Amino acid sequence: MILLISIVGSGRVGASTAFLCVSNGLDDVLLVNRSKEKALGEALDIASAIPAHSKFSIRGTDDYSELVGSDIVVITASVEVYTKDRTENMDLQVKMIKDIANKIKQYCPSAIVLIVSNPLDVLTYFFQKQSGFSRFRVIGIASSLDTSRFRYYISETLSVPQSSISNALVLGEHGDSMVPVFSGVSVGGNPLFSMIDRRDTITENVRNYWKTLRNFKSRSQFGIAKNTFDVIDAILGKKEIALPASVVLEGEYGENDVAMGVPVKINQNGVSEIQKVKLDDTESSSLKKSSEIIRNYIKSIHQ
Ligand SMILES: NC(=O)c1ccc[n+]([C@@H]2O[C@H](COP(=O)([O-])OP(=O)(O)OC[C@H]3O[C@@H](n4cnc5c(N)ncnc54)[C@H](O)[C@@H]3O)[C@@H](O)[C@H]2O)c1
Repeated sequence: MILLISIVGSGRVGASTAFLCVSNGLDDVLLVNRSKEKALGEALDIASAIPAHSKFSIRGTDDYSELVGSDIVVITASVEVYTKDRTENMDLQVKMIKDIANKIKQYCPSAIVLIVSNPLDVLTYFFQKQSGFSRFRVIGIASSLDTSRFRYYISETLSVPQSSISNALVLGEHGDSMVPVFSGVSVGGNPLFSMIDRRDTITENVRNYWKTLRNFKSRSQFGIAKNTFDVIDAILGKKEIALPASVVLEGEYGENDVAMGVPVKINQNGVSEIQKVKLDDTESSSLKKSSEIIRNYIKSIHQ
């Protein structure tokens, strides 16, 4: 059976995600973009990465009705590039996500939806509310990227390979209040806390990773594309994957009416479990602050 992965927004992140899907021989890919030429161009470029053994194809369009039959929809659309903060174009992005939610509800109401666009948690929340989809089928992908960055900085700080690091996790907002969870991390079997004095520098580095990157290139694309691809691959391949992702919460971690990064398991049906991890007092109070920040953004939107 041929499945359909649709990617709404074929800019840097959308095209990079499509490239990974196609070059790894996953199912059919549809790129939907505001400007048709961009979708057609990226699809044509990526088409030459289809492996000879693959039976799948890629195409581009600006017509949302082609979403019909999508099994997964990934949203990487963005009205404008932010420069100072991920919430910069929040009103416009919320308007955009509501519009996209209406179209996905109309054309592929059974799809699992992966939200990648920023501000990530706010858009995950509004997509779920607007579509009325089960909260377990609307998944914001970002905390796993932040976790990759956390692992990177631990590895750089201690000059150890990433393979020696276990249980690194970043929770909360995909933004300035994100919470790297140090208390559970071990390196080579030893607690991270026995190897570092302070968490501040690593925390700041993880939070500011995107700003550091922008000193050298316009914005990130490959890390998020790989993290998104891994989730698509797990869903379509009926494999379970455990990672932190943004989900609308109904009591988990003591939170309601907010979406934020929490540890989840994902399978072919979407989120199968929201996992409870142990946090120390500092981490718990930082996570509470982070959820409050996201909730205030949500409340600030003129609906
Ligand atoms: N979740 C994460 O960790 C993470 C990481 C990197 C980037 N991002 C976010 O991903 C989004 C995409 O980033 P990018 O660098 O690829 O941006 P980009 O500007 O390169 O691409 C965005 C594309 O969306 C298209 N678009 C705009 N409105 C649309 C609509 N209504 N329907 C269809 N297409 C539409 C634009 O034409 C453009 O081609 C941004 O919101 C960015 O902040 C998230």
